[in-house]
Amino acid sequence: MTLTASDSPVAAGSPLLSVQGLCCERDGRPLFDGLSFALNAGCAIQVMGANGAGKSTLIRTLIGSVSDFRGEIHWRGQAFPAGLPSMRAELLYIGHNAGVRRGLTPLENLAWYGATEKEAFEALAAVGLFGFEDLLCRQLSAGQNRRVALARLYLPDPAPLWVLDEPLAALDVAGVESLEARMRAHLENDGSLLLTSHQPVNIPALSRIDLADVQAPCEDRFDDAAALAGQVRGTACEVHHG
Ligand SMILES: Nc1ncnc2c1ncn2[C@@H]1O[C@H](COP(=O)(O)OP(=O)(O)OP(=O)(O)O)[C@@H](O)[C@H]1O
Repeated sequence: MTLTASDSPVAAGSPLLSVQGLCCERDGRPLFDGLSFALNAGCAIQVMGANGAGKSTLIRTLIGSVSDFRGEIHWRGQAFPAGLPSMRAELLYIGHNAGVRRGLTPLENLAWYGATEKEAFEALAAVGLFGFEDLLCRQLSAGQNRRVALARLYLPDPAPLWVLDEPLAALDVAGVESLEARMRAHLENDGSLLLTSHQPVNIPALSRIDLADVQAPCEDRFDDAAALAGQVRGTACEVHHG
């Protein structure tokens, strides 16, 4: 489904993040091309695709960690790279490798992100790690380390934009449900969410981008407006630029 500005409840304002005609290559191999979408406050997009399709590359491009791309990325209407610092000031990013320092404890990891001890204890309790606060992370399981990373979502004053690369990976059923509830609450508070996941995510009005829809070579499709149609599926409030 292609959305227009008039479909969007927040169409009057400019989107937080907008992407137009984005193309990324790795080692000369195009991953995706002509990708366009916009993410508004209170909205969520799931990026889908097979292993190696380029989901993490897209995420890392959008947060400014990959700079060799073609196309345009805007944060609050300001084009990259000028818009990057203000975007990062409003960003909470948890990458594929989760950013957990295995030689530190969960408490120390959260302190590194600026949490007070009280805040860290509460966030760790919220992700089911009560009693594990002082163990080294290298002594924790994969799922527990994922929970340490996700505890950042429970610290006070969360950033407006959450970018989460495979946040459900390694979580058990209860952990997935708890995280989904946290993400829904974030959206209800007008936060925004961009995530990758190989599994379904229980978020109402979640829009989806499938990188399988945008895999042609950059040279052939970069300026082809027709290639921009039909990339974003769902009913959330992002605006499609076609
Ligand atoms: N730093 C890099 N240098 C060269 N090639 C890279 C680099 N990072 C990723 N790639 C390649 O880009 C392609 C896309 O990788 P990416 O990690 O974005 O895929 P993905 O869709 O996130 O995959 P997965 O579902 O397996 O996590 C892969 O073929 C990978 O080998």
